[in-house]
Amino acid sequence: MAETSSVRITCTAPVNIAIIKYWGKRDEELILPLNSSLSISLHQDQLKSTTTAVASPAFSEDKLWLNGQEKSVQESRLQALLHEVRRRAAKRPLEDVQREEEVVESVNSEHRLAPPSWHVHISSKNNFPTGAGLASSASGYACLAFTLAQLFGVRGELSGIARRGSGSACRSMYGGVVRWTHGEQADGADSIAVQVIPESYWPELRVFILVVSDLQKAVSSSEGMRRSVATSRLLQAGYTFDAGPNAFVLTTARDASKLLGLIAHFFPPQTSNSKRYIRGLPLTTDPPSLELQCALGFEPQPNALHYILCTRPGPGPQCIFDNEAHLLNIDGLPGN
Ligand SMILES: Nc1ncnc2c1ncn2[C@@H]1O[C@H](COP(=O)(O)OP(=O)(O)OP(=O)(O)O)[C@@H](O)[C@H]1O
Ligand SMILES: C[C@@](O)(CCOP(=O)(O)OP(=O)(O)O)CC(=O)O
Repeated sequence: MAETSSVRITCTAPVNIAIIKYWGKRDEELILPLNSSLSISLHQDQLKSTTTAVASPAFSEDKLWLNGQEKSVQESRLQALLHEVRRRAAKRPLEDVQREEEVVESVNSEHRLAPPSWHVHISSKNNFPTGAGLASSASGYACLAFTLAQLFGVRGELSGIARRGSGSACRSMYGGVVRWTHGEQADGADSIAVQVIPESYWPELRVFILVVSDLQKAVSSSEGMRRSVATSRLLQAGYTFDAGPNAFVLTTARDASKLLGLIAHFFPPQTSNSKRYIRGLPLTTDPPSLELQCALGFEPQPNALHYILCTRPGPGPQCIFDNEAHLLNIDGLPGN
């Protein structure tokens, strides 16, 4: 039914991990931060969100599936993001849209641009636990903003769209090291992310995520920062809090096996199944010398770590031109 005129696109986006954290908002609705923050986008070979969006004049409403389950689209942040992308799409001059459609069509015959008035069906999935302290909201909302921007032909600065879904999502709109600037304007126009260092700058950099728990946190980051803003004097002095039990470590490819061996020695896995304990990039473990074990002077803590995920800095969102990758068929229903 929708086949003749529907438009479909699939994109992916990375998780980012903050080196200088965002903690606290000066505007809850626009999601404007109290402080600027800095992060590294992680490689999508290990962690990513994938989103397919299909727009059609035949659809009577917007719909969303997350990890295969249909969800309400009425959630306020999702609505804010959808509204913002459509608002920007509607502002584009018609000649621009037509000129660009010709270019895009010649690159990929299926990808035309959709008018902002069309309803959209969206399906997204994460290849890692959702809502469990691994920043799925960052990659998820960045992926949504990027995919919808491609679908509706919105160009230029897109991190301000992702920010409406979740603050940290704006940093996942770029690869490498990214700064989200606090900004001064009341409407948030200057509270955007910029790439500071491309992912190619330190090819030898490695990132370990030490996962203590991938269960849902008792207090979400949004609520945690709300409480800090209301009650913490440390926050007024510029302190930013850690939001969960998981830690990350930066190292180099040269030292990775040594460091991994050290961590695995002091935080050994529950079983001897080291394949599940060390995930991501294939790395060997180089156990610490007896001398180093004694010098550090503490006993191994079995089961303290759930698993270690090894990855590296990576690029920003990508369009996927592979028909097998779509999460919705051309009629906008789950399947390929
Ligand atoms: N792929 C996705 N597409 C759209 N929305 C998503 C996606 N993944 C996650 N979300 C949204 O983000 C919410 C989870 O965010 P939440 O902040 O609770 O967890 P997290 O980001 O995984 O962990 P943390 O913020 O502690 O690092 C989901 O309930 C959903 O609303
Ligand atoms: C500890 C953090 O990860 C907090 C991230 O908080 P969110 O971006 O998830 O919060 P909302 O803007 O309310 O959605 C620090 C960081 O990523 O900078």
